[in-house]
Amino acid sequence: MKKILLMNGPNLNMLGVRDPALYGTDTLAAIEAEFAAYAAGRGAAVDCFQSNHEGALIDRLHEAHGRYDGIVYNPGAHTHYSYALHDAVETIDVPVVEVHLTDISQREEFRRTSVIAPACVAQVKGMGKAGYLRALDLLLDGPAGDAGASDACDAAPAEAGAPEPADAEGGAR
Ligand SMILES: O=C1C[C@@](O)(C(=O)O)C[C@@H](O)[C@@H]1O
Repeated sequence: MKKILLMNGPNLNMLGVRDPALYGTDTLAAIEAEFAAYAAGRGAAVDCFQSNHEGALIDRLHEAHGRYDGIVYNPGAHTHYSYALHDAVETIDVPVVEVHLTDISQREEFRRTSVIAPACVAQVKGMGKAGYLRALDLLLDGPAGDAGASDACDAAPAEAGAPEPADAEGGAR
């Protein structure tokens, strides 16, 4: 059975409370449960980890080395500045797909850059919570198994996503 780690960074423990119009009404616990159930249906086991602390996230990535088949990771605001997390993702032998609930390319200037994405195999953005499931599909199937994200596992991280967070399935490039 494949082993997948679902990781979420700072402030994502506040999903459900934090700007629901932008991030949705689901709690992180609900998203994790849905993700684990979806993964189980696909024959994969899931561990979940969330932290608001950069060092704890780095430690968890290091611990994942050699122990997981893939990581689905929403780095939250660390996305935009944490070279330490970039380096941790780059260091380990586990493929990481970066996920964002929102379409960071359509938001404030400071959100448009991901310093972590270059170390990831793909980036999924703007699909709301469905983006986590798409990221899992990309890890399990590669791009060929995921219509609509056909270039998502190129050597350079590619992007998959729809403009509206609430639009779970439509509009993926
Ligand atoms: O915390 C978050 C959430 C986020 O990663 C997203 O899922 O859309 C986007 C980030 O810019 C933000 O800081």
